[in-house]
Amino acid sequence: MAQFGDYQNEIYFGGLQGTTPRFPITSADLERAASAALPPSVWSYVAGGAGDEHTQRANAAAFGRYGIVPRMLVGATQRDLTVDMFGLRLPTPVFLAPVGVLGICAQDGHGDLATARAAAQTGVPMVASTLSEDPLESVVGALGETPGFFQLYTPTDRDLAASLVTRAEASGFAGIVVTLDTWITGWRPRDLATANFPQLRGAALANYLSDPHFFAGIDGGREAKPVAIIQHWASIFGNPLTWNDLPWLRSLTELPIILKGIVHPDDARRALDGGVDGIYVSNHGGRQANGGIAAIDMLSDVVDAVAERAPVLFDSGVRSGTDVVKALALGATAVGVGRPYVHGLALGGTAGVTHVLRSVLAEADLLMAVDGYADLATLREAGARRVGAGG
Ligand SMILES: Cc1cc2nc3c(=O)[nH]c(=O)nc-3n(C[C@H](O)[C@H](O)[C@H](O)COP(=O)(O)O)c2cc1C
Ligand SMILES: O=C(O)C(=O)c1ccccc1
Repeated sequence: MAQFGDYQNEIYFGGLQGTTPRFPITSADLERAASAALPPSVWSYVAGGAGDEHTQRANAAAFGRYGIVPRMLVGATQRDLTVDMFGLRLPTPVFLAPVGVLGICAQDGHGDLATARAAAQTGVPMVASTLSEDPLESVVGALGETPGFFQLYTPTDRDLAASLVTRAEASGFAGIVVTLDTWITGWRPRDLATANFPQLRGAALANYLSDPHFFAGIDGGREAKPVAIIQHWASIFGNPLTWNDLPWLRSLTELPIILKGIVHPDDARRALDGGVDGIYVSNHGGRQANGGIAAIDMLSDVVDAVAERAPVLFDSGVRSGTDVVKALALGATAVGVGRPYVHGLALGGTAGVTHVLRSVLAEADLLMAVDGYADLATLREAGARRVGAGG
């Protein structure tokens, strides 16, 4: 059986033969190279967060407070990293977190398709953002056999919201991820300094522009001027959903519904009582609230509150395969990679994203081998030790 750790040998032997594309290996090196490759205003959008970015830094630094305790003489020669969730058998516990406006991070403008192709090559599921430059139907098409989830930014126009969900279901997405923490955007100094809000240039509106319900709300319909179209988008973008809206959301689809942005254990419990199928712990990578708490520090509490009733997805601050293993040990069912794959996309399109995913998976797999954990159940049983240092 092929193991994810085999990527290590591919890199070494490719190096001997001069065939391996030379992408940076560590997340810090990838980040540095991507910052040089992207135009400054695009970089500020990708790299920036809310306020002084304390929470963004805390997300990553907090992983340093957890450790995996190695076990010896186990012979974990074959690792099983498969995950079952929502009736799917997934080859990896890693997924691509939703990232909007990916188009501006790719040379040909089709960053969403490039990312979907990397998902198809690696089997790593993709959560596709509402804010894409390619319509959701073409994104799910590029995924091939690899499962995709559609991330919904719920517009205030309910017909449009319903239409997006119906289209996602009809086109073959396996679930709907409803993002709760971004009905309004946080205070983002880097974007403010460049007066940069990329989607206001229309780079992320393909799902809207391909939807008749969107044009129904605009004077002049499809003939309206671009600025009127963008203003209309801005006026309907964010819906401050409340608990009272859960039955409505539930009524829109038969697909699993996963709520993204849950951090408080009581919210997780209440969401499950309200009929959702999955909990996605995230603080949006510190881009929304600079409130201070690292997402990983809340994961165990949410996992305890969920008490095996549903899968718990996690993102925010994951920079390596080691971080993935720690989040899994703390009880996550699957772990989302965010900014690092955007860096790969900026550096090399599909090949760059594939490299980042294979590197993260290889490191996770090799850590499990070295530390003597042959599967995720054993890892989860062992847990992660809180070590006090870091972040
Ligand atoms: C450039 C960028 C755009 C994002 N766009 C979306 C989005 O459209 N929808 C969403 O739910 N989350 C979005 N996120 C948040 C990610 O899904 C994820 O929560 C975050 O990137 C995790 O933090 P990390 O990348 O620092 O690990 C975005 C993140 C970045 C960096
Ligand atoms: O930048 C983001 O994180 C994001 O999710 C978003 C939200 C609104 C508009 C554009 C991007």
